[in-house]
Amino acid sequence: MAFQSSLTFYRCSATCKALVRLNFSERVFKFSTKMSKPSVYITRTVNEAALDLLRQHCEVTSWAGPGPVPRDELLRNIENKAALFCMLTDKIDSTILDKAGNTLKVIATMSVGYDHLDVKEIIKRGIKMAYTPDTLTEATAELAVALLLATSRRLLEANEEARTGGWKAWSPFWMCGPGLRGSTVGIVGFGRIGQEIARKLKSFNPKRIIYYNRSEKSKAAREIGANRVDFDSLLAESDFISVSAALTPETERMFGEEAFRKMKPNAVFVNTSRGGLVDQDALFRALENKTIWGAGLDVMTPEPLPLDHPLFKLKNCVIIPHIGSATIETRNEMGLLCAQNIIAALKGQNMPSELLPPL
Ligand SMILES: O=C(O)[C@H](O)CO
Repeated sequence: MAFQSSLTFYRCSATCKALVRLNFSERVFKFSTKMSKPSVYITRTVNEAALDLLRQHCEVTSWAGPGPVPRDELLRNIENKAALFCMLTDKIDSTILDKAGNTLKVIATMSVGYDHLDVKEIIKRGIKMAYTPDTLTEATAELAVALLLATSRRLLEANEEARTGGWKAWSPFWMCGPGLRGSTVGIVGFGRIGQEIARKLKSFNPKRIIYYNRSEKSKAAREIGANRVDFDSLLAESDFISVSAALTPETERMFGEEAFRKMKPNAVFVNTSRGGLVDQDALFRALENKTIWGAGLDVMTPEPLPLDHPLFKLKNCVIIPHIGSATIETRNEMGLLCAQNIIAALKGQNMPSELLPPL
């Protein structure tokens, strides 16, 4: 909670982007003229391929775990580093940046989400940023579909019944849930991941796919056969709502009491983006009072969700531990891309996936 509330959001202006480029040009590491390699700190144990690549160009030190790097450990290790390879569990704010000083040239996060980075402070200091979009689109969309089905078809509840003797005999209306065929699917956040979720869900033959997004995505929408609607219409008309929008000041807690009240009583709500988009107390009440049918959450606030959290008590809430991108191939690609971004930045080259926050 404390982490979430202290997030800093920033919208980068064109002037600002120009500033980053300008500041950064003074920071490019001179590989050729320095004797020693630039140093990189990695906040977790990552894949060998990423490590090998980094070691060819840099001095690498890393946190070996268990779990995320403790804040004091990160503060101790960030000093004099040229690059930081971090995760979504690492809050990179002005305290860390102050400690890093002006040796730090690039921060590469092994994630597509970047709400853990204080982008305003990072840009102000002329430090480059990189992230790992695209690599995780398929895996995250796949997981969103799996979570939607696990929720609507009650897979976890059914498995529990089978294991604990609740399964007495096949019964005509036991363990039933809503099906996708003929339904209306609503996607909130129609970027790369949202579009891929829509593509995958299309194969289940919904009647309609609608989306809510800041901007029109006409090309993808046409190809998928999806229609853009306003937020209230999406809430009122969808049988399934899948959330894949980034956490920003505009989207924070967009799913509150009012939003859940506008949904259909049979609505299945699935969130694979960030927990901060949802008012969890309101979601709890909506699920307990059957204002909506069920929810599947891959992300929540805080993470991990405390074991005594009321959402864990509900049968109509499926909770999984932020595993959207967790396929072996995807995580390996994400690690490698982080390493490639860092090396490119330190050489003063274009990074394969530079993070330039939208206007
Ligand atoms: O932001 C990301 O990359 C995802 O949440 C990780 O699965």
